[in-house]
This record gives sequence, structure tokens and C-alpha cells, in this order.
Amino acid sequence: MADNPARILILDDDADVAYAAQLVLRRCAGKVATLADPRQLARHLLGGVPDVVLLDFNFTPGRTDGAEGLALLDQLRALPEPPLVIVMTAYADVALAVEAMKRGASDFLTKPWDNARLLAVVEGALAQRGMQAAAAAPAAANDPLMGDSLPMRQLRALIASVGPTQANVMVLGENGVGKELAARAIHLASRRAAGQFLAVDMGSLPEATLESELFGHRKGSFTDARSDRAGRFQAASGGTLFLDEIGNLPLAAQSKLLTALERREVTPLGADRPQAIDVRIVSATNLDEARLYDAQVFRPDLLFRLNTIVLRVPPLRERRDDIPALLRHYLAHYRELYGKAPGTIAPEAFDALCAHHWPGNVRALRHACERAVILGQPGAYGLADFGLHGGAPAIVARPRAAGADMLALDTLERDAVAAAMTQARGNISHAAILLGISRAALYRKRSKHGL
Ligand SMILES: Nc1ncnc2c1ncn2[C@@H]1O[C@H](COP(=O)(O)OP(=O)(O)OP(=O)(O)O)[C@@H](O)[C@H]1O
Repeated sequence: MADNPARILILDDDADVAYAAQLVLRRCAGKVATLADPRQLARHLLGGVPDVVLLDFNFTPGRTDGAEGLALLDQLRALPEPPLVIVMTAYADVALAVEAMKRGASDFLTKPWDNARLLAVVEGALAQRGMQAAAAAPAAANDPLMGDSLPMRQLRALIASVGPTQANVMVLGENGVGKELAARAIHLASRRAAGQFLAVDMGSLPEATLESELFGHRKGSFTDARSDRAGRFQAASGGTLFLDEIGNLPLAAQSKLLTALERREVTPLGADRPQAIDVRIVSATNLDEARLYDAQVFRPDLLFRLNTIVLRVPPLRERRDDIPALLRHYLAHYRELYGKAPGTIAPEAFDALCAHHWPGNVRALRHACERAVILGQPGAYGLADFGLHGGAPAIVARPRAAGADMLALDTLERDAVAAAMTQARGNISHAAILLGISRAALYRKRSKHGL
């Protein structure tokens, strides 16, 4: 995009990798530079600090410990106006990527990457910097999973590590937190990214037609079946089937879904033989976990099939650091959509928005921004323009409990180990290679996490 002023720097000693990334990223930035030798970084920065840096971990031939990349990351993060840094790592170096995220990297990519994922990650970073022209289409599909708070960085790290596996993933979280965006990010990070991402709202499928909707039917199999029709499982073949609101599925329907997943085949209504299915299942629910684990509500055997990996998307009130960037992003998005002049948020309104409880999470924030752009005065939007409901917005920010970061990292480590064991089909040596740790270390981590 010639009129996009965003600047990206790719720091990688492999010229082919850097060139390939440069070609893809020219679509979303005005200037994409590459640098093979990190000793030239200081001189490069004299020409201005880029908005986003893609950083490799190892530069000296034979080195694989990542120390060079981590040192460069520290150097970049110490700049007065640091760029957002996306680290690039081999799949086996997930532990290194986790360390980089702890030191302030905003995201990471595993090599070899998928171009769609590369673009999505970089566009997400540019959006955080307010450099990305807002997409005109309101569809969630076009929104990057934004947020630079620790929970969101951990969520993206987890998505990057489980995405390339075949494991079924269950995404948990309140309404409007971004579960579908997380599911799309998993799809983009997977080897199925070139295939379909098909979302099905399980809560709204009528029980009477559920089987035909999911598994398809043959002409004449029931009164209205005037022609053969493929179900969602067949339509998503080679891609990802996103089963949204799975917690609302009636028990009878749950058993049909279980049979399909167990056998990895479905039989269209009226057909005499089953068809093999080739889909990765990502499901989501806003049920709280106590209800989800209640056998009266959800079959444990189906749950076991669906939740190989569990991702929890935290409510917005637990990651308030993300609110300013989301406000900027959605105000810019709707200003562009409605052709409105730029404006700012009045300081008291900004404070109140950041302190708001946001029971409707990011979706509610998005709607509030749309309302402010339509009804507000562009000079400075006041609190009333955002039309918040639900009582006084003030919520006292809780100090982060000591050790909370460690707990979250612990969960990340546990999930990474579980994902590697799944991908390696229980083979310890293979899983240890995937994680880039020794077999002994993997045994210790498994016993630490009870895996
Ligand atoms: N991290 C985020 N960055 C940018 N936009 C977001 C983010 N999270 C959510 N949104 C936006 O908020 C809206 C709701 O997101 P999404 O549909 O993914 O939430 P959900 O948790 O699946 O909601 P529900 O449970 O109601 O189906 C969408 O418009 C989405 O683009």
C-alpha cells in the first residue's frame, strides 16, 4: 500500500526467508527493509525506528541457543519509542518464543510460516500501532486479534503453538471476548489455512434438521429434500469447522456429534454408506466451566473429544491495558467507514472508558465506538456519546496478584507440553524434539503438570 506509512524491518541472516517475507509484507506497509547482519542494526536505526521488527533468533552459523535474538530484542525494547517485535522461531523453539514474549515481544511466528498467518500477525501488530487503515468490512473475519496485554500475548503464543497441530481446541470465554477471532487465528496458524474456515452456530440449529445441516442428506430422504445436499462437515473438508455455542447443543444431538467424531465419518441422511471426514474441530462456548463439566449439561465423552486443548479468552476487564488500542482501532475503523473527520476522546471520557466493567466485552466496546462516531462531535467524543449502560463505569483496578504472571506462564507451559504430546501421539522423544528440550526435561515437566 503506497499510502501506508508503516515501516517494517526484517532481521534475518537467511536472505531467502527475508526476501519471501518482504514480498508478502509489501502488501501492508509502505516500506519493508531487510537486514542480514545485526551489527548493522544501530546504523539502520539512525534512519528512524521501524513500527514492527521481525526478528530471527540465531545469526552466527552453528548457534541455536537464541541468545543473539534475545539480546537484540532487549536492545530494541530499550529504545525510547520501541518497535513492536515479532520473533521468528523454528517449531522446536517454542520455549524460546515464550521467553521472548516475557521480555516484551508482541507475538511470534513459527517457521516455515504460512503467508496468511504472516500477514495476519503483522497486520495485527500494525493495527496496534494505529498504522493500519481500518478495513471497511465490519466482518469479524477481517479483524486481527488485537491486544498487547500479557494475557493476550500469552493467548497468541498458545495459538501459535497449537495452531500447527491437529488437536481439537475448545475456546472458552464470556460473550464478545473474541472467541471466534481466536478460532480464526488457530485456523490461520494451521496447515489447513488454505482451506475453509466454516463457522456453525450450534445453538441456533433446530434439532429436527441438525443431522441434515451437519452431515448432509440425499434427495428424497425427507419431504423437503429435493436434491442432494452436503452438510457442514463435508463443506469444511480440508479446513476447520468452528462449532460455536457448543454448550447449547441438546444432549440427544451431542451423541450424534460424538459418533461422527469418534468414527471420523458421517452418514448423510438417506445415504447407505458413510463418508470419511477431514476437518479440524475448534469449538467455543460461554458456559462457565462448572456447567460444562456437569454431565447433565454436556456429555463428558464428547467434551473429551473436543477439548484436547483449552484456550481461555479473558474478559476485557481483566486486560484493561488493551482498552486504549481497541478504542483507537474501532474509532478509526468507523470514522473511515462513515467518512467522518478525525477526533479524539475527551480525557475524562477516556479514563471512564478504561475503567468501565465492559460486561459485553470487546463487542460492546466496538458498538460503543460505532455509536460515538455516528452521534458524537468529531472534535472530542464525550462519555455520553459512547452510550454505556449498566451503571457507573468506575471499577477499581485490582493490582495484579503477586505471582499471577508465573501462574499464567505455567499454564502456557502445560498447554505447550500437552500440545506437543498430542502432536507426537505420545512419543516422548518426538515430543521432546518438538519442544526443543531433552527427554529428561520433558519427563520432569510432565510430572510437574500431572500430564
Ligand atoms: N482481541 C480483539 N481485537 C479486535 N477485535 C476484537 C477482539 N476480540 C473481539 N473483537 C471484536 O469483537 C466482536 C466479537 O468478537 P467474537 O465474535 O470473536 O467474540 P465471541 O467471544 O465469539 O462472541 P460470542 O460468544 O458472543 O459469539 C467482533 O466484532 C470482533 O471483531
